[in-house]
Amino acid sequence: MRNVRPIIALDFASKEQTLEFLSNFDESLFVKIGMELFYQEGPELVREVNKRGHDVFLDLKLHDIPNTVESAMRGIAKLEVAMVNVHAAGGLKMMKAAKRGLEGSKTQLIAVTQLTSTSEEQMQKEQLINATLEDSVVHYARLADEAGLDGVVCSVHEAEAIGDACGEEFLRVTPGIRPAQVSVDDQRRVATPAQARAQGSTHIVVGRAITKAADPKDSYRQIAAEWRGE
Ligand SMILES: O=c1ccn([C@@H]2O[C@H](COP(=O)(O)O)[C@@H](O)[C@H]2O)c(=O)[nH]1
Repeated sequence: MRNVRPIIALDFASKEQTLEFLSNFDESLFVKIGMELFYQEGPELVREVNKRGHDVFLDLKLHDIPNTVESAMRGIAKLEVAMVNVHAAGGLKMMKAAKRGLEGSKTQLIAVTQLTSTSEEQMQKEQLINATLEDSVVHYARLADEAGLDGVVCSVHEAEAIGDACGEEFLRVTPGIRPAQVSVDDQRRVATPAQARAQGSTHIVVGRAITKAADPKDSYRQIAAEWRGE
């Protein structure tokens, strides 16, 4: 099911910057709190953002032995965030353990397949994976599905193939979103909001194109409209 609100990546260094950014908006947002902000401000900021009426995707990309991930997820469950993630490379047992840790909570659990900053050449050389990037991503998506997860993080370019493999209900959360005129930076597998819509993403994640825009609210509005097909 497509979520009409782009997820804004709150990649800020402090609580003050984050709350100042959020004060530009008067509606309820879907935001992502990742490592940069969480390691500075911790769970307290997650509670604060939640309290202000925003939905939170806690992007901590857990990747450890199953027992550690299960215990960490038990703690995360108490934060009542909308979504959290692990790395699919942690394996089937780890993903099942993560799901057990979230038992009793409404938090959706998704798995990172291949980071959108990874190219096929890099994956083959550095991870020694002898497959196409799409095959590797679809393989991880099937594994996440088998573990009972709600979906995956992937690029727009693999979203359709994942829908075919795991079903349309399976979430395809896609970062690497760049409006046509915005620079690609460190991302490799990028796409516009319109391409994401056409290729079956269920959620888009947008950071710098909004947070570093001269007018973040206007940029958010334009990206959201393109994503909704308006
Ligand atoms: O594969 C992945 C997984 C996570 N991310 C995160 O999404 C945002 C993207 O920010 P931009 O500024 O729009 O590039 C960022 O927080 C990443 O940590 C990703 O890009 N790719």
